[in-house]
Amino acid sequence: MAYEKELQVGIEASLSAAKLCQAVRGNIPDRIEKQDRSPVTIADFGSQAIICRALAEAFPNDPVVGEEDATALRSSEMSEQLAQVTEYVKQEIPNVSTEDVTQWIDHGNGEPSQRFWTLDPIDGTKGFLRGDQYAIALALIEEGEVKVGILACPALSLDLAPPLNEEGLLFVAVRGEGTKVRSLKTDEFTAIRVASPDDEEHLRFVESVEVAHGDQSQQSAIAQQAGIKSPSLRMDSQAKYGAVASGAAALYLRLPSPKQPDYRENIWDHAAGVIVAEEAGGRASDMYGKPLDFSVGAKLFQNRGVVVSNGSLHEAVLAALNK
Ligand SMILES: Nc1ncnc2c1ncn2[C@@H]1O[C@H](COP(=O)(O)OS(=O)(=O)O)[C@@H](OP(=O)(O)O)[C@H]1O
Ligand SMILES: [Mg+2]
Repeated sequence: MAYEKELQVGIEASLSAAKLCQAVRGNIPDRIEKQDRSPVTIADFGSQAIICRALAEAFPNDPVVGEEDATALRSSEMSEQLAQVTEYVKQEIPNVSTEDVTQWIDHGNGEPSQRFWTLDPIDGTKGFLRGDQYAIALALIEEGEVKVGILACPALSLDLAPPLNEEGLLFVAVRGEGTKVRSLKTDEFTAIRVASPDDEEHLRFVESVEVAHGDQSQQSAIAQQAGIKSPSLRMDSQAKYGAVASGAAALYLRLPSPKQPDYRENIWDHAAGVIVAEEAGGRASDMYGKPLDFSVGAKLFQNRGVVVSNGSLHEAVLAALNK
């Protein structure tokens, strides 16, 4: 098995971050607004601190390109939030100081390089705040290719045998070695595959809950043209990739919103999910059929929109988009 140490460290840190998120979520925190007006919570900061600390210890030479930075947390107006983040991190790592926490968070402000990690400490923060889906998404990228993906979805369950039908799943994929899933509560993994072409029951598509993150009317039209008759399943975060990888849905569409036609996707919003779907037999591309290019920085500058499918549906979707 390749990337054994990366997997072990990444899984352990993601499980610990998931515990922190679940603890914070029992007591829904304040929404803090970032400069771009998107929300962040103390759980986003805590999750990034825990995962970056583990990566810094195990792989000191690997940069981490993460979503959050600690600049705002260090300001005097946010001292109360910093104290709260530190208290939650202490439940996972005893004896930490506020300085440790801000330093670990800032370890996640690295630059993409030949080998690096990308981290979304809470993907779908809006879903997290609403009490819906969210994910902790960690991926290792080498030479522009995603090699390892670890995707924790603490609020997701699948229509599979117990315990996978209970809330809290962890998807793991290594390039060339398939995708597997386990419950957050037990450590037994099960291999998963995308929906087969003749699986009528799961011939449906997933899309974002947030209308600003895609073009929902175009997404419905394209899905219909590709032969999907049922309405979409709306789901926050990269949990959507888990749905496609496990065969719960056959397609994930994310077409640029007409309000932000030039939006470029962040690598941390897709890297872990893409390998989870691909290694389960699926296919991911942009809306023109171009593979997602993780070699050009912190955003997918060379791509527009995202299409993820069970593979067999892909050409029909691209043909509909091409029209
Ligand atoms: N305009 C636009 N278009 C596409 N994507 C955008 C846009 N604006 C924001 N974002 C990113 O969307 C991430 C949330 O993913 P989802 O849309 O799948 O989930 S959700 O329905 O919004 O909860 C969200 O990630 P998080 O900030 O980690 O939640 C953003 O990075
Ligand atoms: Mg995100």
